[in-house]
Amino acid sequence: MRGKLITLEGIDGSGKSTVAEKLKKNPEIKAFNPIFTREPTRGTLTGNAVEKAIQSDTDQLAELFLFTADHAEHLAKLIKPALENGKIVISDRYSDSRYAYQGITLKTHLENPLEWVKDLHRSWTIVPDLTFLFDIRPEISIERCGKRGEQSKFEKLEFLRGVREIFLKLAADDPERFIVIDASHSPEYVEKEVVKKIQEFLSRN
Ligand SMILES: Nc1ncnc2c1ncn2[C@@H]1O[C@H](COP(=O)(O)OP(=O)(O)OP(=O)(O)O)[C@@H](O)[C@H]1O
Ligand SMILES: Cc1cn([C@H]2C[C@H](O)[C@@H](COP(=O)(O)O)O2)c(=O)[nH]c1=O
Repeated sequence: MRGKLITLEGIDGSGKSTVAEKLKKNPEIKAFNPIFTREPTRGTLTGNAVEKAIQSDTDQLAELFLFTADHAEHLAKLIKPALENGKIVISDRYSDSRYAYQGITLKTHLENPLEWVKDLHRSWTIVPDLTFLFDIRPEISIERCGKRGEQSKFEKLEFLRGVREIFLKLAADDPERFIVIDASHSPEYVEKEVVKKIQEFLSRN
């Protein structure tokens, strides 16, 4: 039986990685023996290229192709084999981040970047079975990222406003797949919500 792909999405600082780490230790989630992964991937040729690109003044179109190449490698080497083996895969960021972030960064290059990036993926990507959108106001995101000490070029208020808007549109357009979580709550509250929804989803499918 094919496995299930669950993804965590949201703007910088929305708490995805914090909850992902909690899920890894959560006994109710460990019982499903899931594989945890992320995009951009880490420690791979494509993931390393992405990491360098986002830390420099890379052309936005080049950056999109690097993120997309990393996605292709992620699918081929981890996601597809895991799903074919019936595994549950939980990814901290995935294609919806590309639609939301590059849907904004490519506004200078393309007329309708969101649709163009979605079309670029349509014929070969794997659509997640369930996606959690960690939704917070960009002001909170910036505040949290500030406390975290690192500042990526994407962590800018107006930019994140646009990214959040696309995430919410993606969720509104696909209510069967998306669960929007109010990520302004405590990490414990968010973890509990996510665990409950994953259990409900896996018991139905
Ligand atoms: N629910 C929360 N309430 C308050 N602070 C939080 C919460 N979740 C995470 N944080 C803090 O906010 C910062 C960002 O959290 P985290 O790295 O989990 O976010 P993220 O969504 O993975 O961000 P990015 O996508 O930029 O990696 C961290 O310093 C973390 O400790
Ligand atoms: C997958 C993906 C990510 N991004 C952006 C989002 C973040 O600002 C950075 C790095 O992600 P991390 O979770 O902080 O490690 O990259 C993007 O622009 N496009 C994508 O496809």
